[in-house]
Amino acid sequence: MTLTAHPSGPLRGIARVPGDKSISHRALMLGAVAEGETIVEGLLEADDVLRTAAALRAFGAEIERDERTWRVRGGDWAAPSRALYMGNAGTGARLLMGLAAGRQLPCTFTGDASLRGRPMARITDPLVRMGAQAVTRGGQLPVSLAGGRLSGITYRLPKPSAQVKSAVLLAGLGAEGVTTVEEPVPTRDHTERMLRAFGVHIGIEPMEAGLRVSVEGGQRLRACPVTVPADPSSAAFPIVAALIGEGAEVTIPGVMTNPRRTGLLDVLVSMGARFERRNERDVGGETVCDLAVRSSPLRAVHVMPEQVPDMVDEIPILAVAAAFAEGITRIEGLEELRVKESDRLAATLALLQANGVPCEAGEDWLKIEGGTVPGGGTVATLHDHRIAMAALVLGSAAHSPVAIDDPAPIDTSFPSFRSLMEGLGVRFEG
Ligand SMILES: O=C(O)C1=C[C@@H](OP(=O)(O)O)[C@@H](O)[C@H](O)C1
Ligand SMILES: C=C(OP(=O)(O)O)C(=O)O
Repeated sequence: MTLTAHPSGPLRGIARVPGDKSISHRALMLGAVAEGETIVEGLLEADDVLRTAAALRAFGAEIERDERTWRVRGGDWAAPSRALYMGNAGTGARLLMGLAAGRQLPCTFTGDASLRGRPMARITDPLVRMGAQAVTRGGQLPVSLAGGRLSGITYRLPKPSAQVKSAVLLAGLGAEGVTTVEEPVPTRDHTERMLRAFGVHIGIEPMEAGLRVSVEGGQRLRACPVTVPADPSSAAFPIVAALIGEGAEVTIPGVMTNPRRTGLLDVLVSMGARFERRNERDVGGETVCDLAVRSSPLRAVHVMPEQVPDMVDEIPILAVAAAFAEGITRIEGLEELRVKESDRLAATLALLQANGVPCEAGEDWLKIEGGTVPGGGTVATLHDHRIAMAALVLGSAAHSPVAIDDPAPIDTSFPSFRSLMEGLGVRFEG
């Protein structure tokens, strides 16, 4: 079943973007090991997060949805009776491996074809160094953990990854002694912020370059209400659609502005994007604002590797913005894109090429010549929600409509994408 986006506009209105995926996974996981009841408001009800909820229930956590909120209680954790199917969710699988290892419960993780192709040794290697026993299929899922007592280690991240940092810290909660993660390039810090909100003492010190994060094992978590702010990675789609369309005026209320997540906004500003950040405030330990976006003539940009971690999931949609910008954009340091839901570097290149955008890629870089965008292509989504949505945004402003071969992956992170974009004025068919 295909879905096509037609050239549309002008986009107008208020885009209510759903809750942040990273924070939603973490709220369920910490709630599931805390004492008391954690009430979560604004949880992202998308496939990835629902897989995490199901996996936590399989460990014995009680998780229920009522009219407005989700309620999480720890219950008695026990080894699940079946393999845990994590669907498409890298964050869910990897963080839960850390949490489960720290609780010494034997369990097996698996997932869909995309997740089964992604690297998991980056998680099992440090867990094994802590004392866990892990069996993988050549460093990929299925992964079985056999339980076993853990001891704290100091682990220097070989490459920037909030998932690896978080898995090691969550395992560290159940380890003997102190677990330290050194990250030469800072990555999203939602785990650290939320652990503090749940009453855990976390040490964070600057290193010569980057940060050293430590947690002492054996600390108890106390339930804490969580309000999930709007996901900046999802907001990126209506933001770019507004920028590249004509005559657009779109407001996105309550979007999270954690600096480890706003790399795309900073780059778009340097490309000439016109934003207004209104009503900046604090929501549940994270900063948010109402972001007003207007159509803007964009110019090309050069993105350096150290800028990528703060916008790692936004590269496909940045590439779409670059296709409409004046001049040649170069984005470097994209090695990690090769191991996301798809090979996102190859998929982004194919998306642009199918729609007549001159571009080129190397092992870890992408070059895009911006200008008029013909469109008219059909894009293979390859189980990748971000490729699917980026292609449709390109179609909303290209000369001819753009189709995707399969809209189902969009439910991974943003099930309301189509209705939200239609509400702004984008025309879809399919
Ligand atoms: O910690 C998280 O919630 C995430 C970290 C990032 O992955 P890496 O840690 O692999 O960079 C990101 O791509 C993913 O969507 C969510
Ligand atoms: C990479 C992503 O997610 P995950 O790693 O959780 O599958 C993403 O949402 O773009």
